[in-house]
Amino acid sequence: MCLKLKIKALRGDFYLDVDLELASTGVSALFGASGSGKSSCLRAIAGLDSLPNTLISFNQEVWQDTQEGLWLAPHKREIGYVFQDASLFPHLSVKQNLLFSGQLNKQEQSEALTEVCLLLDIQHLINRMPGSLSGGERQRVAIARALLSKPKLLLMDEPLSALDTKLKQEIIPYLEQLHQHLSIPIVYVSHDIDEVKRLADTMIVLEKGQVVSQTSLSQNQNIELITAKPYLKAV
Ligand SMILES: Nc1ncnc2c1ncn2[C@@H]1O[C@H](COP(=O)(O)OP(=O)(O)OP(=O)(O)O)[C@@H](O)[C@H]1O
Repeated sequence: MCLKLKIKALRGDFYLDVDLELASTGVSALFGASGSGKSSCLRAIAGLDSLPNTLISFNQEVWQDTQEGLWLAPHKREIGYVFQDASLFPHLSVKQNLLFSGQLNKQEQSEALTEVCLLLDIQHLINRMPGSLSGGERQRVAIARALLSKPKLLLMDEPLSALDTKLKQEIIPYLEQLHQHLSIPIVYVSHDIDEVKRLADTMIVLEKGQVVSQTSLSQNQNIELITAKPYLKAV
């Protein structure tokens, strides 16, 4: 059971050439300098972009196979997606934002809401409007919203990059909690090595559209060595 991603696609003058198998548990971090292709991979997994020469499957279900003309629409992939910017609806309360997708019945909704609010410590914010929240609070609500769709896979695209250092430190423990409590796999895009060290089980380094290494961090393998490599100096 895993996420398989095979892409050989030209986007403008950028060539994305990846062949990856990501674990079906834990956090896999896509790490690399700006423009190395991290978001392109994530968007392809989510089905937000349809690239040529692509094969994507998750736990044996094919999401895209360009050779066979197969394409599963994004909403059928059962994915939760957290973007850099929390993207909450400004005219809806936190609770209305959380329940917006409306995929669960009333009973499930109420249980799931209590569960994610506890996990991300946002119970006290439920009646507030997004405009009155701090950046870290907004991002916690966005993560909770993604979880409420009961995804089988959580994709996070630099969820902390819009936050200042203090807010980052405030939210990282919640992400560590997610890691411990969720049974679903998380693909986490970041160009911050400290974030990756704290949160990821596996680090995939991308450089100029190619995978240069895939390392298990759970046994504290050589991360210093990897990050010391010259190609990461620019990150
Ligand atoms: N729709 C597109 N058409 C053409 N080129 C694109 C398109 N989207 C992205 N690219 C190019 O693909 C390359 C990789 O972009 P991508 O956003 O995947 O990188 P990234 O590693 O996520 O960067 P960052 O950390 O800055 O977000 C970049 O050179 C970008 O300009």
